[in-house]
Amino acid sequence: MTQNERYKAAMRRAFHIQLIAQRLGWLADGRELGYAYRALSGDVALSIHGVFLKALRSLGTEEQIAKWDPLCKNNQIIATYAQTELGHGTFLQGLETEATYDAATQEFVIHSPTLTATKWWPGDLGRSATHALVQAQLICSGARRGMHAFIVPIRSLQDHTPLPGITVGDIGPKMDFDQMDNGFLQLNHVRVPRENMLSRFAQVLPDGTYVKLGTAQSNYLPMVVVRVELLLGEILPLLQKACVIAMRYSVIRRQSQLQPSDQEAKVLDYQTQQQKLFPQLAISYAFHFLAVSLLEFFQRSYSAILNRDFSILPELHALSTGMKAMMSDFCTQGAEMCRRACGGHGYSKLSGLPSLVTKVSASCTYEGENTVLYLQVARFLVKNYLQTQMSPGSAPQRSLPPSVAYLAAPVLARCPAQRAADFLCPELYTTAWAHVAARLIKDSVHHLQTLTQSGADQHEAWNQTTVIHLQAAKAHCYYVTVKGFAEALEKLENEPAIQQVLKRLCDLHAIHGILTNSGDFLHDSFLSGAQVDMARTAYLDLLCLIRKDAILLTDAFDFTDQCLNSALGCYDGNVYERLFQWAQKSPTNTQVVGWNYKLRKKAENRQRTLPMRNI
Ligand SMILES: CCCCCCCCCC(=O)SCCNC(=O)CCNC(=O)[C@H](O)C(C)(C)COP(=O)(O)OP(=O)(O)OC[C@H]1O[C@@H](n2cnc3c(N)ncnc32)[C@H](O)[C@@H]1OP(=O)(O)O
Ligand SMILES: Cc1cc2nc3c(=O)[nH]c(=O)nc-3n(C[C@H](O)[C@H](O)[C@H](O)COP(=O)(O)OP(=O)(O)OC[C@H]3O[C@@H](n4cnc5c(N)ncnc54)[C@H](O)[C@@H]3O)c2cc1C
Repeated sequence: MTQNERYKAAMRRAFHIQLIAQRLGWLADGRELGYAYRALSGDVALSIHGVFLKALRSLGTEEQIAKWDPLCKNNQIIATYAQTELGHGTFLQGLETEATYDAATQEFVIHSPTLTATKWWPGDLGRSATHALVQAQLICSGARRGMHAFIVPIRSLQDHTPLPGITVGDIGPKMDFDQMDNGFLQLNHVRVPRENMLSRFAQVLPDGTYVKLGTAQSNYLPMVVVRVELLLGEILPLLQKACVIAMRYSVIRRQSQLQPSDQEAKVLDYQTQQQKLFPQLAISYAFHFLAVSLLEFFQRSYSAILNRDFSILPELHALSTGMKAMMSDFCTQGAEMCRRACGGHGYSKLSGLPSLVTKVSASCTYEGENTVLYLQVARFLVKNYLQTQMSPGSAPQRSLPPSVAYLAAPVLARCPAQRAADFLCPELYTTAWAHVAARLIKDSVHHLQTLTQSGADQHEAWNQTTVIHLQAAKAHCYYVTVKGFAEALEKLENEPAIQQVLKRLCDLHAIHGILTNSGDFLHDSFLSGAQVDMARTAYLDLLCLIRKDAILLTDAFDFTDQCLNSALGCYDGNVYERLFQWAQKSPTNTQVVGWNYKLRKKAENRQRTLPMRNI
């Protein structure tokens, strides 16, 4: 489909799902709608309209929510979340759009002072939105107050044309997300009433007095909300679908022989094919359990934060940034691995895999570029590590946040594993990951302090050690996923058969990381070379055991053929028939034949009329 066709189809889906939900009485945040969106992941329009709603409920007062929420839910307005600009997406302190308070009229004047201030990327902005939540630098009582959120009408509710002072349009072709009208927005001294500044965490009084009710980062709260909710709803399903397609295809595809005399083997029976796919399957389950537990943690914390108790926010920010960065990184790598594991047909769009790869790769950038987010985790780790050093050996003054409690745990110098089977013990490998994360965090702080103590400026010292901080942050995030998966297994004790199957995936996830990063485990001799060999033996044995459950574990993701949209991943396994049928339907096979024939006829006719040349 063309970009226009995909946009229209996505719009139809967005409204059709809402009509179904209304007819069947589904709750806006209920499981049914969540399942519907998961099944269609990404191909439904108005996702940023949803982001706007999350931001309204995070930053708006009860009165503002009461006013704007119903208008959104009934689609009387379509809204976008306009934060990123041509010149800034990451550094929010550098956003240039201005909101200057005019006490004489009790209005804000919203303005794009430069080209680079143009809002650029917001979804649903290019064609759909009638309103925008504009994140702008607030200027009132003669001072700049930082980023605040303003609701700005941008298109007429009568004829959808841009309102005075508004220049708006689509940013043009992208790597994917053709169904989403990511747009640009320039504001030329657009006036909005004082009531349009979302004021849960800050107010501007009629005379222009600024009243701060939260912290400097309170207006960043919508990003925390979206990062947490993107994991299960948007990012993880893309890897799960890729796993289903590649796994099913790998038991259909026969290629080469395991024994010279045998028939050609199912490619999933090759150990290397298992090594490509089973870690992706394991991480799909690890991320599922982790995203669920993070969502529960968020839901427990959110109302306190809305009531301006920010004590839990630093850990929530660290977990949401770390998990968003890690999951989008690993889901992108994993979807590409699944695509490549399907050989030539994995390169065909009819496999459904290329679009999964191009779609999931956007998640490494949107809602925060991953490196930047990992460094936010590193900042949190450094702060908490330093706290344990205030009084080394004794308990820290305040208890550490649970996700970094291991920083205060007694150090185990050597891994006790004596044989391969010891690596199938969640306590052993969780401790191993905690050891490596703690060592890398300690190392990153040591390098930072060495530079600052030698006289380097703290910001320069930070920049000169960010590669080391990044490594520590990634190790910490991997530890969090291993620990989360192991804890989820403990809750399955009344379902032993399922627990056993999932434990193999948990074991595989933990050991895959150890083998991939074995240098970090060998560095201080926590693991010996012989123990790494034991881990590899355990790993290879797991591949054989997981082989027999692989199809069931991917069927369990419960995607229909329509959702998978793949000639390779259909439940009935008729891959070759479908590839051939679908190729016949390709527009190039209907339009091109006629076009080619006409071209040939025209050439022949021209040939006949030309004077013969001595060739
Ligand atoms: C169907 C398809 C669906 C697709 C959906 C796509 C939706 C995509 C929508 C978007 O992309 S919206 C735009 C997303 N943009 C970003 O995520 C911007 C990323 N940049 C930032 O979040 C901030 O600029 C950054 C954290 C990088 C820097 O923040 P600051 O400039 O305030 O500086 P700093 O790093 O010094 O942080 C200062 C303090 O604030 C804290 N902090 C920062 N961000 C926070 C936050 N979000 N919540 C709570 N605290 C936060 C931070 O930990 C630190 O605390 P400590 O001083 O105690 O160490
Ligand atoms: C599909 C898609 C949808 C989007 N939807 C929206 C939306 O609806 N609303 C919206 O407001 N925005 C949206 N965005 C924009 C998105 O949020 C930004 O692109 C993202 O925040 C990254 O910012 P940036 O583009 O400025 O990248 P930059 O920050 O310029 O990144 C470029 C490079 O600089 C590096 N870098 C930057 N800062 C640092 C630092 N401090 N330390 C180390 N390295 C650094 C990055 O790691 C990266 O490698 C969307 C983007 C995409 C791709």
